Amino acid sequence: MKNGTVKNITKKLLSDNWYRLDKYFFEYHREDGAWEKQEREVYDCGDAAAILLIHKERASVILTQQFRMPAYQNGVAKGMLVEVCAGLLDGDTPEDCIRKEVLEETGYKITEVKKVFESFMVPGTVMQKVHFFIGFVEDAMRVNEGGGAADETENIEVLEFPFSSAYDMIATGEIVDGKSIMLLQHLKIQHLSGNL
Ligand SMILES: Nc1nc2c(ncn2[C@@H]2O[C@H](COP(=O)(O)OP(=O)(O)O[C@H]3O[C@H](CO)[C@@H](O)[C@H](O)[C@@H]3O)[C@@H](O)[C@H]2O)c(=O)[nH]1
Ligand SMILES: [Mg+2]
Repeated sequence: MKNGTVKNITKKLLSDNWYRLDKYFFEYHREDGAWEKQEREVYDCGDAAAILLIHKERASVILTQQFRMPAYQNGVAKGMLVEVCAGLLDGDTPEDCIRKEVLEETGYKITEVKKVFESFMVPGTVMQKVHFFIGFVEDAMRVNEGGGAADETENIEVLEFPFSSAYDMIATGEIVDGKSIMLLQHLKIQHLSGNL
């Protein structure tokens, strides 16, 4: 294992508009003992939570679809991404955040959520750590249409797919969002090993 020690860290603000972008300057302790000057741009958009909503009775998953400008700029037709429900913590605990996001985006009122793992999705550039959950829903828990917070112009569509269709959509490229692929593969492993 390499050492990884750094010293003399300073930063310069590059952008502080919606999120925050800083350029960090530091010295990295190399294996040969020398201190190497390095610079890295780091995007701080806050930590987040994501959840795979599972309708056990119907063997289906509840997903969302919304326009994502970064994906549109990188070749996704119409920029519409199919994703698990997710949102930024905005000062809440990951558990409280994800319950709120589920209600806001999908219209399900959920209380029990199970943390399954945490992940840095873009560790070379983006500070964000994502807390991953699964949760079970039933029809009676649907209290409104969802769609996202009106003041956030989210325009979220709520979708439901059988497990097998959702897995196929990873192979066909219809699901290309990393957090969604991770959670669906988690479900597949749990399902195949009889742990659902
Ligand atoms: N006005 C404005 N709105 C923005 C901007 N950037 C993002 N937003 C909006 O801010 C809202 C944030 O919604 P959340 O539900 O809280 O977050 P999210 O975008 O679904 O998820 C975040 O975390 C996920 C998990 O890692 C990420 O996958 C996702 O990219 C994002 O960072 C969204 O409506 C989004 O469109 C911006 O520059 N300007
Ligand atoms: Mg969201």
